[in-house]
Amino acid sequence: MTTTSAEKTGARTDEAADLITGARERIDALDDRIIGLVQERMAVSAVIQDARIASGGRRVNLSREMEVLGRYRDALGKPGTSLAMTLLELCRGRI
Ligand SMILES: C=C(O[C@@H]1C=C(C(=O)O)C=C[C@H]1O)C(=O)O
Repeated sequence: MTTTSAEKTGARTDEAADLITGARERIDALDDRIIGLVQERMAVSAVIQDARIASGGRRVNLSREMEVLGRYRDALGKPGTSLAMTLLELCRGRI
């Protein structure tokens, strides 16, 4: 059985369904870019961590993590802190 665009989008008119379909394509494209940026961030973070560990230091630097958390909180509010914590976990693993 086929799913209509109205069913897929939850819209009640064809006009709204078309708008939502187009906007969802933009969101998918944005998400692809965000995922790519997160992967790039993970790679750069790994370079820093590896260099610090090779020099005899620790993987994690808490004072720097506080700066990162603060930037996201200042820009995005409380959920920004959660987002930054998730990014840090992706980049340096769980602590
Ligand atoms: C990348 C670093 O190493 C670790 C990872 C961080 C990050 O991904 O932002 C921040 C601090 C460190 O715990 C760094 O010190 O800058």
